[in-house]
Amino acid sequence: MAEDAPAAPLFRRLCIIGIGLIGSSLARLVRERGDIAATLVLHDRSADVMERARELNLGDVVEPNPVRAVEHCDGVILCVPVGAYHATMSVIAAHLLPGCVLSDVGSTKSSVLRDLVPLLPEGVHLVPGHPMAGTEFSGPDAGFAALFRERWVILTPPPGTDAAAVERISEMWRRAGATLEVMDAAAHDKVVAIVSHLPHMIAFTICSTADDLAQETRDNVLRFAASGFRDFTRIAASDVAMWRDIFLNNREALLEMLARFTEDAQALGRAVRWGEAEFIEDRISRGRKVRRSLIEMKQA
Ligand SMILES: NC(=O)c1ccc[n+]([C@@H]2O[C@H](COP(=O)([O-])OP(=O)(O)OC[C@H]3O[C@@H](n4cnc5c(N)ncnc54)[C@H](O)[C@@H]3O)[C@@H](O)[C@H]2O)c1
Ligand SMILES: O=C(O)C(=O)C[C@]1(C(=O)O)C=C[C@@H](O)C=C1
Repeated sequence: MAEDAPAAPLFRRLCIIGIGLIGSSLARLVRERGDIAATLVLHDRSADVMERARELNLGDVVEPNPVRAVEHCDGVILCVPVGAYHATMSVIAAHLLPGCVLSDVGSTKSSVLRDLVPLLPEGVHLVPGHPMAGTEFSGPDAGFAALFRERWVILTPPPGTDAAAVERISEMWRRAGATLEVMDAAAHDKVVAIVSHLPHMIAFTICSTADDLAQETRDNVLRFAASGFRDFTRIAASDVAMWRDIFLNNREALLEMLARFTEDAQALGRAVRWGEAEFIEDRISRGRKVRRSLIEMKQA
């Protein structure tokens, strides 16, 4: 019996800019599957990263010049920290092919529209995206093709975006094994502020507080850290530039969630001060409930 013909590649020539954890994961996937792009071009501003990408054979072409990297491509995906979008787009915009689909993987989405839309050439389709998948590691060695499998990818195309362009990016993520959700950029930024950005802010802060205490008491308090504190340190080990850029580019939503969190933490602190056992029990029970529902969702 004849085997099914392999699906046609979604892109004739796809360029990934930024070959870190996410860019290299996508590159590995493109190379492994063969049905996402016929030719894969990679670019990074770091010569060391590009050298490593060549050693790992992550692309068909590793191009040090960003203009030459995007020329003739029908798909370009930005995988750089969100603070680098405006500068990157200023360099490549005039060289994007009419009909090209421009997408990204950035963790903040209103800032993407702010930084990219004013520079978008006529006929280039912008389909911003955000894979809700990652680790605390960065760089081209940290990536793996299965990173996006069974994870959400949120797309935030501006109103009026070409439906065929949205479908092409959607299909790329489906081939990565992800599930898609479309929402507007402001709604996205609010959701990720609570489920991703605030947790990182808390993790960075708790580690700084523990570190301050260790310096004050000249004691290695960390040697007593069992798994509770350790769980915070995993996400606190994340990349500095990436998280600086996320905090600065989701300012409004993050500060709103921080204010709500601070109020709630103060309410719990007050209950501890006044010995209000019922209030304390209620907060702990809600934590257990959220954990249970997350585990059930994964099983569903
Ligand atoms: N790490 C995660 O868990 C995660 C998850 C989802 C989305 N994201 C988003 O994905 C993007 C990339 O994150 P990552 O974890 O892969 O970071 P990373 O630090 O592993 O890689 C980023 C790469 O971009 C390169 N770069 C920086 N500025 C550049 C520029 N102007 N031109 C070309 N290359 C440039 C760096 O040299 C680096 O190789 C970020 O926007 C981040 O918000 C990250
Ligand atoms: O797993 C981790 O370490 C992550 O931090 C991944 C994580 C998250 O907060 O869930 C981080 C940033 C992204 O934009 C998406 C995913």
